Amino acid sequence: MAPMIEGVRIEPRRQIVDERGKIMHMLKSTDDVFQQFGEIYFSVVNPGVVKAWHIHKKMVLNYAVPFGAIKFVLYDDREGSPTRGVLQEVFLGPDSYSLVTVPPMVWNGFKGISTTPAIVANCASIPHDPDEIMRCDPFDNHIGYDWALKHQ
Ligand SMILES: Cc1cn([C@H]2C[C@H](O)[C@@H](COP(=O)(O)OP(=O)(O)O[C@H]3O[C@H](C)C(=O)[C@H](O)[C@H]3O)O2)c(=O)[nH]c1=O
Repeated sequence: MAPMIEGVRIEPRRQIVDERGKIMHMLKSTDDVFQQFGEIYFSVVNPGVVKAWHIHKKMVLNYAVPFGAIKFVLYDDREGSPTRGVLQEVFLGPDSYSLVTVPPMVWNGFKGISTTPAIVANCASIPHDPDEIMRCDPFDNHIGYDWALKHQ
């Protein structure tokens, strides 16, 4: 099994399909992972684009990808964390439809891997605040992750 970063939760979510379309569940106030409501926003990522790296000092992220597909990558550099140094890759989209909950202070970012733009929904625990986000360059940083497609 792929390594899991302490505090990160990945939970499959239901899709209820009928001939008219479908319902895609995301987050309920009664879910275990729910903490509090801050804001919902949608980040659209174009094919092949990397949106990384960032860390939230306070916000808990709740991500789901209802359209398109992404590779979501997380890196734990938290002092004292039992999974410090672990890197985790998660593929998200309607074909592997899940809610991913990310605690504060975990580096994360994503790459659009579908042929259409992908929509990343974030039901965040606090409203967007640029002062609680730290960023670093996707390709030049201490994490050393290679975002390139590998034809294995
Ligand atoms: C989220 C947000 C962004 N912005 C501005 C700040 C930048 O000038 C521009 C793009 O924001 P950013 O570079 O942060 O976008 P993404 O890389 O798509 O990341 C955003 O969406 C992913 C999913 C995250 O979880 C991030 O926390 C969130 O910042 O919109 C605002 O003015 N208000 C907002 O609520």
